[in-house]
Amino acid sequence: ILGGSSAGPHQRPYMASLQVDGQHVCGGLLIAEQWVLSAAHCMEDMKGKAFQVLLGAHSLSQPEPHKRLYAVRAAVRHPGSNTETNDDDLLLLQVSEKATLSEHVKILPFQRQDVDVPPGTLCEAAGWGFTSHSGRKPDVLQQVERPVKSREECNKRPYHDNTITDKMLCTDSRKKDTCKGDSGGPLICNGVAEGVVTAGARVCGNFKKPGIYTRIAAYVDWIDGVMAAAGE
Ligand SMILES: CC(C)CC(=O)Nc1cccc(-c2cccc(CN)c2)c1
Repeated sequence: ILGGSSAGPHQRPYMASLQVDGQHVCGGLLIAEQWVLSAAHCMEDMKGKAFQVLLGAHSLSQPEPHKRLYAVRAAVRHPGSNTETNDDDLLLLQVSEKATLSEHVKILPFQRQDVDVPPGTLCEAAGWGFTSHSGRKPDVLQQVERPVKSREECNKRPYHDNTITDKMLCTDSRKKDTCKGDSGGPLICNGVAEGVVTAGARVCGNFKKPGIYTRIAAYVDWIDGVMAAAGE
């Protein structure tokens, strides 16, 4: 997160950190007791290694009573996701057992009505991604408020030039923005998860490349279907 601030401890108890060899790779959000929603691109960094899901964390390094690392029982990428585009950039992770919910670990409701968030709406992104262009990594969860940019505007040059589909949304990226390591985290508008961070143009804080998010409401049937089909 560029240009943001530290979240209050456990102020965002739905936040997940996807980790490989104990290192934060991507964000995620807890959408059911045993399921975390993230971004398909995050799997690219895994290089086939096993990864784990950290819940209940504020600091990545400090011991905290409610922090718990879960193994991943199943990782389901959206069938439309690929390395070339930001399309269908969603990943569902079934953790090894139902998360113990508490004041520090909570499910975040997501938008089920497939209606665009009005341009100008102030939303919040959160994550443990880079806080500077030089790649500084934060220890505690960061957050930033960003206004939604209309798809019409976002699809113009010099912005994203007609690559933003109706299953994506944009936020202004001038100075304050998501960045590497924030992929997979939530965009929250009025207390409801509306988007999942995608890497987009893989640049940060440049007004010419607004932040791109996958619109969760456009994938409700897929999300419900995967969770329903999976066993225990
Ligand atoms: C396999 C992937 C994890 C690699 C990756 O994501 N790289 C990368 C590099 C630079 C910026 C970003 C990035 C992320 C989230 C939001 C944004 C843009 N606001 C950029 C992402």
